Amino acid sequence: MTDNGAEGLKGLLPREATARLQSLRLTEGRATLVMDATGLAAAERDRLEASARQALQGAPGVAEVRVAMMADKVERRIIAVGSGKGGVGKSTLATNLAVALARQGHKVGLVDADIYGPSQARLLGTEGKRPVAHDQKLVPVASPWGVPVLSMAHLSDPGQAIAWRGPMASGALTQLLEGHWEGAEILVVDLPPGTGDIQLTMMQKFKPAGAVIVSTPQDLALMDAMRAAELFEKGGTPVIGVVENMAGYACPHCGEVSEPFGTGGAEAAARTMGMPFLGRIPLDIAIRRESDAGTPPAAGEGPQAEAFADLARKISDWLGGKADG
Ligand SMILES: Nc1ncnc2c1ncn2[C@@H]1O[C@H](COP(=O)(O)OP(=O)(O)OP(=O)(O)O)[C@@H](O)[C@H]1O
Repeated sequence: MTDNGAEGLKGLLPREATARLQSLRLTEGRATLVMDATGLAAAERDRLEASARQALQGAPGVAEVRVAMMADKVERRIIAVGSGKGGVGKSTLATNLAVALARQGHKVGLVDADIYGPSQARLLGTEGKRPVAHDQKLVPVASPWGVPVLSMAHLSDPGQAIAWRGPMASGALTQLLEGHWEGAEILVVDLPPGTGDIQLTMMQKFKPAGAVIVSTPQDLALMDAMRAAELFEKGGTPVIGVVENMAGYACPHCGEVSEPFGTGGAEAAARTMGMPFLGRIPLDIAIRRESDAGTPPAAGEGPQAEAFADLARKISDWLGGKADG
């Protein structure tokens, strides 16, 4: 994509700019960059443009830098919810974030990209429903919470193990993401845990606006979470911040709060990596019970719903209010 004179300049660009670089040319002292800004909020786009400009300004042979930021016409933003390891509550968080955003007036859809262990059909109370196809694209399944959803769980039999190789799983992900999402301004994507093929396809092909990283407070989970955050940044997906799930346990009998895994770890780890800390969701039996029953706590009242609402407000602010349309 680059001509010879520009090849050396490419190495000067920050990683997040290289990940979105479409072309870079150097002609008569003028460096012209074209970058893919699909899905980025205005502030992120400006930041990326400035960092690329700054990297090339004053470089040997460069008298002038021109940067063009191109974006797809569709103003649908993808929020990827990821985690370094399994079982930290990533799916629970994705469901409740989507429901809380919808409650705040956003048009939200949910894609369960956890192809091998889909759980969104259960979490949104849509088990047993089958999506229809229209124009060879899947039509999302309506849920009682105002959040349509597509999950492999809607396409396979309950409990059936899915053992696909990477490319097939990436193909399935593409089908879910390229469904009829016309009505959705925000697509929350529940990723599988870790840093594999699905995450890479997601970043390269669908260019999420940002990623939310979920971690529990244990040191090991945090280390994995930081690795996941690094992968997103390298792939050109800005990390919106880190959520600490299962933080502090409130005894349902006496109300005393204990901290089985310590306290403040995720916040400190996020700060070390220069990432925002988005808040804590307590370890709460009501969250598990309601989630298992397909009634997301974010759709109810009380402190659990408020914790998810607070997170949704932060995500909405981060998107720059643009999702309000
Ligand atoms: N804050 C919480 N309080 C109580 N239980 C929770 C909380 N968050 C998640 N859980 C429970 O923990 C279990 C694992 O949660 P979940 O399936 O969301 O994790 P995950 O990270 O998506 O896992 P997977 O690796 O399977 O994708 C579920 O039974 C869920 O109900």
